[in-house]
Formats: sequence, structure tokens, C-alpha cells
Amino acid sequence: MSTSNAKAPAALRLDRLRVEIDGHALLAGLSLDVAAGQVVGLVGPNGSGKSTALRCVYRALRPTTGTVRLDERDLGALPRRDAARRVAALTQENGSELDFTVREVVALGRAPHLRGNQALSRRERELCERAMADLDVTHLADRGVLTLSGGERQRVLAARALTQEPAVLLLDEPTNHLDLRHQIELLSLLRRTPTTVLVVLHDLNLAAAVCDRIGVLAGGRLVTAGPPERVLTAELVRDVFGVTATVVPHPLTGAPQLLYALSPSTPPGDA
Ligand SMILES: Nc1ncnc2c1ncn2[C@@H]1O[C@H](COP(=O)(O)OP(=O)(O)OP(=O)(O)O)[C@@H](O)[C@H]1O
Repeated sequence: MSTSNAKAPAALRLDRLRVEIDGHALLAGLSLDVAAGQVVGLVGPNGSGKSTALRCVYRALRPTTGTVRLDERDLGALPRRDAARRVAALTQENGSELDFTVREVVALGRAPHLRGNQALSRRERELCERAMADLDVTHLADRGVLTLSGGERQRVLAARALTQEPAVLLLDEPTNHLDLRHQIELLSLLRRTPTTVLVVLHDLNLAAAVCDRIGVLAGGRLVTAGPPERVLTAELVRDVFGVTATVVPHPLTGAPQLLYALSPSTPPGDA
């Protein structure tokens, strides 16, 4: 979002994160650096630990061992309110059962910055309006969030996260429910937003388009991390996802793009 008063992005470091539940390791020593202002993607098969990693960063989960560092400071040791100001998360858990209006939900992004019943300043109100415009939800401002479609609601929650002006923005499958145009617009916005971004994506082509670096998880471990063109190879996709892909450079941007073919169907009678 193009606001001159945005908070400075922070460097994020996941340092040897291990998460064990009932003796089972969900994360088995995950280390990953996200430089200030970078967009880093986390990809990997279902159950590989991507959401668990994000949950450790937004403190829904305390790692069994290891630390999350924000500008070298242990995030787990920060007062909860300070952490809430600096880290915003758009996750699959962002439920809002209350029938607030869209404008009210977006304004909630400022809550960690306010004291008590303090009203929003003019700058903060403008910030909310700009976030709603950026996410194309201005026309929904007075609607109750419970009446929205899945994609509209996802865009409202993204606007709320941006309104927070976080130093680090975490997103878990943010393109879920979004139509093609809004997927592209949201990811373009992430690139322009002056914050550090760690984003879980299933679509490897979108990850290649938006990310400075990509970390690949499998079985709670980092398989590799680096720029998309180095990480997203046919071998990696075969080894980690068990899928045959052809990798071609995007004709305009040069970013790797993966082409897939469905398995040939068995002709009737050959089964
Ligand atoms: N509270 C829990 N208790 C036990 N197992 C859990 C718990 N939370 C997550 N898991 C398991 O940990 C593993 C990692 O889950 P996680 O949600 O991090 O995967 P993911 O990579 O985000 O998957 P997906 O792509 O399906 O969203 C999965 O096998 C999941 O079933």
C-alpha cells in the first residue's frame, strides 16, 4: 500500500524451529531468513508444516525449541501487544463470527495501535479507505461481513491486515477463494507494500511470480530455499510433490513457469 507513514519492514528469522505434538515432529528444525522488505514464499505438499511455521510466527503456537526473531529480537519474549502491532496475519483461522460491517472490520486492523476507546485519527481513517480501495471492497463498506462471499471476505481480511501497517505480514493461502483478477491484484499489492512478507502458496507459478525467494518444506524440514529460478526445477517438483512438470521461462518476466499434463487416462477395456 502506498502510504508514506508505513512502519519500517523488519527482518524475520525462523531459527531452528521444532514443534512436537504427542511425540510427533510437525517441524523438525526449520530455519529460514526473510530479509526486511522481501517477499518469501513457503511451498510444500499438504501436511509439510507450512501453516505450523506461520503459527509459530504469529504466536498461535509456541515452538518446542527454536526461536522466531524480528530484527534479531526474540519475538516470543516481546510483550503480546508489541508483537500484535508488528505482525499481521491473514490465515485460514481468521474467523469473524460477529456481524461487523466491512468498514468496521478493516478499522480493527488499527486496534493494536490504539489505547482503550481511542478514535481513529484522520490519517488512520484514510488508511482504511485506501486499503479498502486497494482490495476493491469500497463498494461493500457498509455490508455485514457475514453476508459476503468467500472471496469478498478474504479481500476484506487482507485490507484489515494492511491497515495494521505491520512490520511483517504473514499470509496463509491468501489467494484461496479469489478469482483470477483479484489473485493477481493481491499479489501485485504484496510486492508494492512496504513490509516483510512470508506467504504460503500452493500455486507454484504464482509463487514464482511474486516471491524474491521460495522455501520448500517437506515433512517439517526445509528441502531448499532460494530465488524461484533456482528452486523451482522439474527435479524438485518431481522429488517433493511427485509430479512431472515442464519448466519454461515466462516470456515476459523470465520467471519459471510450470506446465503440467494430466496422467494419460486408461482406455476403456484396458483396465
Ligand atoms: N494440533 C495438532 N495435533 C496433531 N497434529 C497436528 C496438529 N496441527 C497440525 N498437525 C499435523 O501437522 C502436520 C503439518 O500441518 P500443517 O497444517 O502445518 O501443514 P501444511 O503444510 O500447512 O498443510 P496444507 O498444505 O494441507 O495446508 C500435518 O500432518 C497435520 O495433520
